Amino acid sequence: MADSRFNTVALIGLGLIGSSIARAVRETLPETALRGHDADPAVRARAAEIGLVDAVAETAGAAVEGADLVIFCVPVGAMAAAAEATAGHLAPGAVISDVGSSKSGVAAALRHALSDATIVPAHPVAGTENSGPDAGFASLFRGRWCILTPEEGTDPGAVARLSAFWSALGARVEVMDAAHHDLVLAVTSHLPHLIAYTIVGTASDIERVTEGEVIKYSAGGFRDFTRIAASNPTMWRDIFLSNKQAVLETLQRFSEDLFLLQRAIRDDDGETLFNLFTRTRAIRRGIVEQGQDVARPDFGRQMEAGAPARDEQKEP
Ligand SMILES: NC(=O)c1ccc[n+]([C@@H]2O[C@H](COP(=O)([O-])OP(=O)(O)OC[C@H]3O[C@@H](n4cnc5c(N)ncnc54)[C@H](O)[C@@H]3O)[C@@H](O)[C@H]2O)c1
Ligand SMILES: O=C(O)C(=O)C[C@]1(C(=O)O)C=C[C@@H](O)C=C1
Repeated sequence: MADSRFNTVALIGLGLIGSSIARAVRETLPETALRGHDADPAVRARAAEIGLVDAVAETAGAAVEGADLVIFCVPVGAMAAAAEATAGHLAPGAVISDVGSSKSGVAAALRHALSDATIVPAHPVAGTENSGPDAGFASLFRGRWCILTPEEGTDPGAVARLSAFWSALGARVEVMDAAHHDLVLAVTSHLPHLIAYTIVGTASDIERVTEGEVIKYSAGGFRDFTRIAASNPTMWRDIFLSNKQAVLETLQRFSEDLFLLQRAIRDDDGETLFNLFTRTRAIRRGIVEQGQDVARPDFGRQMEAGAPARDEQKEP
């Protein structure tokens, strides 16, 4: 059987995710040639300085020439412009992909810009609150899901090749419909970020609690919210606008549940509170038992430093 590995990978966008892919490719697929481009000249200069890829191109068009895999690693609101900049430069048969956190809108933007291309949208469900080429690390995708959302009729060979690529980077690959992806991620990722942004904003707005106290007493649960609320503003603005429908549906349901809790507290309904908290505790323990508690920001670096593997880490 012919070797289906990609020879040359072009990364458009060299921030957290683009630079993590570059580092992971260097580590796990060292024979793969890497090209890169970023719209920001400072990022291009930094990428060249640290040798992130073999060649940093001045334009997206130049970066993709001859590449058999092109991955757009830009904010979802910039996917259309980034893809348009590569039109007319793609190698015949190249597989086109992306890493956007929402999929329906991004898939449509890629298809509109590159109507004849073989497109396999993807979302590695792994990240941190940090941005830029220095924030990436090779182990980011290890043990994490990467969801592929090819439209019906996509060449199965292209889907299989991209799936093998992400598996080589350590990810667990799942294929699903883009609309389903957007609904699932609205619940598991987008709503939690919205809640974190809200709670940190509310806390700093409450006049009786000074900002100093917010910082001083944020060692507990609030600290986890502040980490999430430090996530990239451009990236998250784009995600909420692009996954509007699913986020609004999820938010409606969440608001109703929040009102029920508000009423339970007002009515001294301890049973309702206790039952919910018992159910959610079991959910958390199930996640830990499945070995999926890898969302800690330092997890990748711990792995690199030879810290205990995930299964050996105990729930505190
Ligand atoms: N950060 C995460 O946790 C995470 C996780 C999974 C997926 N994603 C998705 O990955 C993508 C990139 O996110 P990131 O965290 O790497 O962001 P980042 O800000 O670290 O990097 C994005 C880079 O894209 C560049 N860029 C913007 N517009 C461009 C254009 N038109 N052409 C070329 N370069 C352009 C920026 O200059 C920047 O360097 C987003 O779509 C995001 O939704 C992010
Ligand atoms: O751990 C974090 O910092 C993240 O928020 C990562 C996270 C997530 O919600 O799980 C954020 C957005 C991406 O699309 C994928 C991963």
